[in-house]
Amino acid sequence: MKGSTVLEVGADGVGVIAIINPPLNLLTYDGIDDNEVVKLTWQVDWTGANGKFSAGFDVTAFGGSQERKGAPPHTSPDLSSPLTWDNVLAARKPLAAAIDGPAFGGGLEIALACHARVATSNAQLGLPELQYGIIPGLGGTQRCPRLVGLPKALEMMLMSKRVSGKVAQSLCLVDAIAPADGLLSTARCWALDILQCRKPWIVSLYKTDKLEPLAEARMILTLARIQMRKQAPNLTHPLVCIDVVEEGIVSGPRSALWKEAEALHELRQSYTCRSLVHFFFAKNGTSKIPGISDTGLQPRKVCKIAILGGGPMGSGIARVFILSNYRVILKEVNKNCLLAGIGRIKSNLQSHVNKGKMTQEKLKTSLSLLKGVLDYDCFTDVDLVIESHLRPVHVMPFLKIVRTRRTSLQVIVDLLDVGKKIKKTSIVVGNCTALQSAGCSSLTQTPMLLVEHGADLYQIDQAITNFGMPMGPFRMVDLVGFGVAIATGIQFLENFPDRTYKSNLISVMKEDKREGESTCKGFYMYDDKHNASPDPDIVKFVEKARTMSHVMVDTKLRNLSDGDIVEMIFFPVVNEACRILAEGVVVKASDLDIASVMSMGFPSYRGGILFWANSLGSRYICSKLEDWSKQYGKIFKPCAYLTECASKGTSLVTEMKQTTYPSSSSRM
Ligand SMILES: CCCCCCCCCCCCC[C@H](O)CC(=O)SCCNC(=O)CCNC(=O)[C@H](O)C(C)(C)COP(=O)(O)OP(=O)(O)OC[C@H]1O[C@@H](n2cnc3c(N)ncnc32)[C@H](O)[C@@H]1OP(=O)(O)O
Repeated sequence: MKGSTVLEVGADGVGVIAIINPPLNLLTYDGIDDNEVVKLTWQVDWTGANGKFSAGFDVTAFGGSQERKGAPPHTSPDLSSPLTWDNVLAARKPLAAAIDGPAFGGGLEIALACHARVATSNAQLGLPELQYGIIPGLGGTQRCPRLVGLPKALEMMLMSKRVSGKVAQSLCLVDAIAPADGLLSTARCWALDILQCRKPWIVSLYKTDKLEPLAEARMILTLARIQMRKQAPNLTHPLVCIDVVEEGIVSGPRSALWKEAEALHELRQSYTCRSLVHFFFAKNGTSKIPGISDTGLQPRKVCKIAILGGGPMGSGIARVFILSNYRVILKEVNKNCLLAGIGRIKSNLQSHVNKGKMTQEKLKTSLSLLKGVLDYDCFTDVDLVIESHLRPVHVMPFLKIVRTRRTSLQVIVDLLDVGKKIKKTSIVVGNCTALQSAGCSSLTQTPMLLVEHGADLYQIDQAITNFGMPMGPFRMVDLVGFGVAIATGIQFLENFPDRTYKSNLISVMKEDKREGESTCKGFYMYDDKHNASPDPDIVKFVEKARTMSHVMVDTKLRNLSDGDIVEMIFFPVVNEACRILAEGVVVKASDLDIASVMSMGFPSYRGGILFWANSLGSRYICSKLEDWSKQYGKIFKPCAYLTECASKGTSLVTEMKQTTYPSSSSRM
């Protein structure tokens, strides 16, 4: 939908420009006519319609992503646009921004370019561009540091940190706070006061008082580069952002505006940008389920939750719900377990208060919602019962709603609403052997096979970590513990015997009383601070397992490149994802991208497992799997769906002809 701006001039002579593009007043290249602003001869207020300033640019304009339905085709930006915009702002008329609701990205940059900003205390302000593989492109890299200082500006841009209107005022990002019903009048008066010299006429682009001296600024920027290289070694755009900020400090803001525009123009066409924009829409799209979310069914009110089990998992779930203002009944089998569970919740919340992440008042309110019980008497009026199990999933940002043929649509709508309220990204999946264990199993089986055939265990972990995973497969097995790895492997072997590699490595290591990190010995050795280091004794376990598996060393696997390792480890995961997609276990391919990122840790800047696979092509992946299946067994055998895509040269993410929602597949 094309955005627009409407100009209304009041009796006080103040023109108000409202950005209108519901629901979020997104900016589009053709939605705002610079000339409209230029021709203004009065002092002006910028605001957003329906209480939302602007959530920033429509990100479909970046990354060459599929145009969203209704979004106008975009043309490549004129690199001088931000400069034109700066000339507009230099025109002799005071501009005051009236900010309510979201002011993100380009939306906030428009406000930063104004001569003053008035916001409501609950407004949300941020420069999240780096989440899309780009950098602020309307002067934010220059104006933000000059308003709030370098450290805070870098934190807002590099960490995509959002701030409330109230916090923004404390940072001098906004000049005043006003209630929503007095926001526009406050901004109008401010514009008039500037015109009549009762308030300073501040051009943020040329402010210098908040900028640190050059030597100190350089030190701050150097530390920021070190942090970004450590935190995101595979990403260049954070470093580009720092370079553009530095250009403004060293060569002046006008010169840096050019550099910012050129950098944005390059970055917005990068694979990283395309992947992150895909991830953004995939994440937003998980709750759009044909036959469920389009039925008009409204979620029922869920107020009271009962949780069976107050162990680390159950108490974690209870904490998530009381923090989201649900009443929670926590049931345990005896008083000691119950007191331990409630104690865990209290100490965790207290630690948040001690770190300043929560007020004492919020802690008190949250705990008042928790009731511990030893029987089922209070269960008669609960709206939702949750049975907690072993694995620590409450900390994950991801909620898997597993439906069966007997699950009503209403229940799914209810759970999707609960998931949104507890700030989880929910995907609805068919009833199958745990989606995650399918991925995790293929992620651990192949490494075991490669090591037993001669590959270096620690090179595999390093290559997978360098690819962007939080850790390598062997380090992950140590973390979750051999017990979980064995249980997942047995589940996979029972369900899919024809494509399971039965390694002896873990069982051989268990004989040596190794269980992973919990026993300070697994595939790695661990010191008392849980720091991992390679264990030279591993070789003897590998040789023993190799003998038991009757496996010969394949010299080719001793000389694998990191790229070979990534392909041999992840192509079987892609294969598994294709099976899950073909069996209708998920509604759409992008749900698997979300699952891979949020439950396996696959790097979001690669778009997710299938988005990444698609960039390599089905033919390439299928041919590699075929070769490996001839050498190392059926674990690599490409599934029918992948083979079909390869034979036709079609995309792996062609939306399957789904039933209206995931089937409960044969993967019971
Ligand atoms: C005035 C002079 C102009 C000169 C023009 C010259 C141009 C020169 C080039 C400069 C380019 C500037 C580049 C700029 O610096 C870059 C940006 O602005 S990047 C975008 C930054 N914004 C964001 O990151 C906001 C992301 N959105 C959110 O965080 C949330 O949507 C929200 C704002 C908190 C609201 O949350 P909710 O109320 O829950 O709503 P939803 O999240 O469900 O969203 C509803 C609907 O909108 C879609 N959507 C949201 N944000 C965007 C977006 N930025 N782009 C595209 N689409 C967006 C979302 O997907 C939902 O869609 P639906 O699922 O309903 O189809």
